[in-house]
Amino acid sequence: MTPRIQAIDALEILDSRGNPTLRVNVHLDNGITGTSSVPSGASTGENEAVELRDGDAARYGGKGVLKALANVNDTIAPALAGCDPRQQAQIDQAMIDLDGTENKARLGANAILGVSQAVARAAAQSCGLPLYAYLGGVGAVHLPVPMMNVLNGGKHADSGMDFQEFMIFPIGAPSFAEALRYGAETFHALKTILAAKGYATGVGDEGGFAPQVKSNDEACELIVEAIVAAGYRPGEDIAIALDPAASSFYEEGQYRLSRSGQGDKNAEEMTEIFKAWVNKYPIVSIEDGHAENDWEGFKGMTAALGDKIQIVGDDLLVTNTKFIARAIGEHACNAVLIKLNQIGTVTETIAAIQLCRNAGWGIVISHRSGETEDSFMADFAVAMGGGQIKTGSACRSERIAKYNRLLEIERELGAAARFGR
Ligand SMILES: O=C(O)[C@@H](CO)OP(=O)(O)O
Ligand SMILES: [Mg+2]
Repeated sequence: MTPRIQAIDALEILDSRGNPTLRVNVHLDNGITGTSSVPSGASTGENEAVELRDGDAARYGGKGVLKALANVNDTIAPALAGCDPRQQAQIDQAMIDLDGTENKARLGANAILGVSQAVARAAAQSCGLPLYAYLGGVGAVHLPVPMMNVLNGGKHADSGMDFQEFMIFPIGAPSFAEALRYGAETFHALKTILAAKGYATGVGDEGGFAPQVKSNDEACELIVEAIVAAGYRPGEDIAIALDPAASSFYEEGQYRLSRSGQGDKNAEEMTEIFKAWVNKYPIVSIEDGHAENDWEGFKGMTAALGDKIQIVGDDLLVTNTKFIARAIGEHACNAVLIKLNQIGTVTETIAAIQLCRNAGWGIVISHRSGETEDSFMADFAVAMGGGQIKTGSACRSERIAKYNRLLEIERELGAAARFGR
């Protein structure tokens, strides 16, 4: 029997930063309910799909999502009633048409994505399949390599680092479970090292430490020290990945490295810093080393380092095929950061991934700095063929929910599971 959407409702919940976000339930006529929640970023790209907030200062300082909630309940729900939830592409297209704007500003990308993900969940359950198998088919057996953000700076923590994310990347691990263990052990080793040096060991938005280090260089040195202390070989067992999130410190045409006191840099000087770092530290991936509109900076970076390391576009590409196609044509990067809520539907996210895969690019599925306990992205990463996943350090439950879900999937796949980039 064909399952049909009977009702859809939304609930205003809190994310990991204590800000409101949406949870959506899609109820089918076969008694199944698919549920999903929407994350929220802090260092958002200016071309991201619009996250609709109420703007009513009396509630959550304007950050409430009751308008988006009403759009789910009053506009999207009646339009999708009676649809077969397995027709994901048609349903996503119907919501895009219903919204009618270029950037989902009318209904809100938060409203649309919540429904899109909950529809996929309901459909998977109707088919009696785990979400990764429903979305990815029989070939969905690759677990992603985790990028674990152990030092938080930039907009994610009041620390001494201009750069937003310093991640450990267990590229030499034989399985996902082992990669997670390598990462967690290094995280604990780093805590011991920080405490011994008199640094604070409280964590930032993504669960990494947020010490008042003196420089961005010191952050890399601390991580190398932690990798060794945990008993691993830097660069072989565990490498380093960075997300400077350079848009967040780009002002008036300059990269302002003010927290670390390194002064202002231009695009070429930033590339020179990264070149020197790649020679000095086991860095294999740099995301948003330049600002979102600095296409020349990205191109220069890719020309200088693209044959050695992964150059990842996040704010530059915003999971949007329009910007990805341009970046492929102009050799502006060689890998993509994928965030479902940057574009707002499951179908458009899959299209973005396919475009990157055809270009031979690396693919990193990413959380947002404001997250929920929903582990949709973990199943999604396996469905999309593994690649890489970044979803925080080895603490904070909203990050661990994703890692723990991947552990479950790896166990479920058993000997059929594959791991590696
Ligand atoms: O820049 C990023 O890659 C993300 C996730 O780590 O941060 P935010 O969600 O704040 O945009
Ligand atoms: Mg980023």
